[in-house]
Amino acid sequence: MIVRKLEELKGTDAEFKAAKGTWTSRRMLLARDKMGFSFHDTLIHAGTETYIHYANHLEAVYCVGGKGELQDLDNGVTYPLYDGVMYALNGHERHYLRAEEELRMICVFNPPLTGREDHDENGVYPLLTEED
Ligand SMILES: CC(=O)NCC[C@H](N)C(=O)O
Repeated sequence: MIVRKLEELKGTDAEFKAAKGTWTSRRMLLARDKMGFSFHDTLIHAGTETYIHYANHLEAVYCVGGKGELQDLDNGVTYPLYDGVMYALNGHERHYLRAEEELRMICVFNPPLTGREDHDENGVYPLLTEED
């Protein structure tokens, strides 16, 4: 069994800040944990906009705090984000995340992230494995 506490991850390499500064992800379970998915507690910082395209991953996201919006660029629909809203990117949809107030998002990735991924200029995470 694995038991981890958010307070223990702070300041370690499991606390990953995006180079663009728009989000900070506390990556609680990673590929090295061999669960088949990774599990993150992510903060999307207030007043930011992030373009994302997970071409190599599936992601489910559950918002548990804050206020913002998700714009799906594939279907043109914008969805409000607040505590209790979940979305699943089951079609590798291109999207924007905008935070009016800091959003707290619980995220699951398949395949699991290794912990070193950041969005490239196209909003994509590379497909890394533990061996990379
Ligand atoms: C919701 C989302 O995709 N945020 C970007 C960061 C991501 N959750 C991560 O932890 O790498």
